[in-house]
Amino acid sequence: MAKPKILVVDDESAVRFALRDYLEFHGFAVDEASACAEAEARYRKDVYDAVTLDYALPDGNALDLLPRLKAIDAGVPIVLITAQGSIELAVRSIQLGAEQFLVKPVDLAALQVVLERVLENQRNRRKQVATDTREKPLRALDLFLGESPAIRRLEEQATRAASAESPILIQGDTGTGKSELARWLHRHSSRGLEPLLELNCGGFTREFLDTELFGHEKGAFTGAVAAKVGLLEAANRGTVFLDELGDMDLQIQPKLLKALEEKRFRRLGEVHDRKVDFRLIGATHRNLEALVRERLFRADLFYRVSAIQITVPPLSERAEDIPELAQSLLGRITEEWGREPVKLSREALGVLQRHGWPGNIRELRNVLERALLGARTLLIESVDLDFASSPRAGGGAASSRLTLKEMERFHIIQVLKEEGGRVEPAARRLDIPRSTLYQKIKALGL
Ligand SMILES: Nc1ncnc2c1ncn2[C@@H]1O[C@H](COP(=O)(O)OP(=O)(O)OP(=O)(O)O)[C@@H](O)[C@H]1O
Repeated sequence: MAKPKILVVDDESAVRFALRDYLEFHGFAVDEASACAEAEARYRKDVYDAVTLDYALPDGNALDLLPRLKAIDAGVPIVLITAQGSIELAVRSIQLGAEQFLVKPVDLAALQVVLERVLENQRNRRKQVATDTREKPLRALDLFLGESPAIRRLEEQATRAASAESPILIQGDTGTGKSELARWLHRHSSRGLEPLLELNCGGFTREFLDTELFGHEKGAFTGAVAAKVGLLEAANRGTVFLDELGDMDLQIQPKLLKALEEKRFRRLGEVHDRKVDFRLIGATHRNLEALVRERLFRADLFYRVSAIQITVPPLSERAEDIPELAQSLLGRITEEWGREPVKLSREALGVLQRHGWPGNIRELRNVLERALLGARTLLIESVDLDFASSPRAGGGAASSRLTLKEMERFHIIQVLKEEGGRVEPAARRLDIPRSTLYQKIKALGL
């Protein structure tokens, strides 16, 4: 993981040297500034994890500088260091947004503890935002089960991609596990302990996508009663996963490109740029190159987001993996449902292996769930497998055993299937807003 970067602001070169020497030895990266103007210029240009700020500076004092730094980026913790240990000064600096207040001469070990703590708090805050916007907790799946050449190739590509820093574009048919792979890549990257923020770009209005990604200032538009932190900002030092990237509105695309190229962006209604450091993982089941040709996706953004390309193979290209995958999926489902472990008969495994799986792993999971609902013993036979699109939710014996949540899940699957996977008409039929349906799709792991 990258070292936490600290900006040390102090007019005395001996103090800056001592702080730099100590902090670098203890695993931090350090930049220095000797005055307010220099500190502000550096702070605008670079991404810092924390700042230590001496009170008296040649061109002003910390109480002048603090609000200016906070206006550029309010999320970076600032530790005030001063010879003038008055209570009023401490209170004022905290009111202005300082995280901590230390009195000179600074005990370097104490400063290290303070910095580690503020960095930890900051990380937790970002994770909190990440959890708030994410519907379900991350869970570890073995994404590379099986011995087929296709899955071995995928594991190899993914392992290489995880350790790089460039943006990743994941392509593949619907239901192949692109979103799960994006989470795996984040967890196995140097940013794995930082937040992962996910957003599905499909079906949202331009305005919604804009504020979700970039945030907005209070009063930026009617209804913006409070400022909002966007996904990019909340994911600072972590990863942003944009699903259905091919559906991103053309007018939002240049803003994303700027954030990727210059590592800066602006909240809606804001006059200054904010710095940000994130890794982008995009996924799409559409052919992005074809979208570029049709001028529905910007070529410059395409080249930027596709520095590393991974294509997840469809199940039909790895039929030999299906028995192991099906048994493992069934194990997960029984665990999630609190059921006893169930096995698939040899014959049933053969039937699964011969099926075409246009809906890939998602479809396999649905078939297994339906089989489990109908199963009367702890062995699923081929007759229990139902490849028809309709879940048994129409008042039969199976449906009366469903919980309300399971009923909801099956009804949503049913309507989505009947609408060919298109969220908008499905939401209309279900009589719920499109965004609610997206949330439910995510929450139910569909
Ligand atoms: N290797 C795997 N093992 C078990 N379950 C998996 C695996 N890969 C994907 N799944 C499950 O299959 C379903 C679809 O996966 P996911 O959402 O990642 O696919 P996707 O390719 O992103 O789909 P879409 O293109 O429709 O967005 C999810 O329920 C997911 O948990």
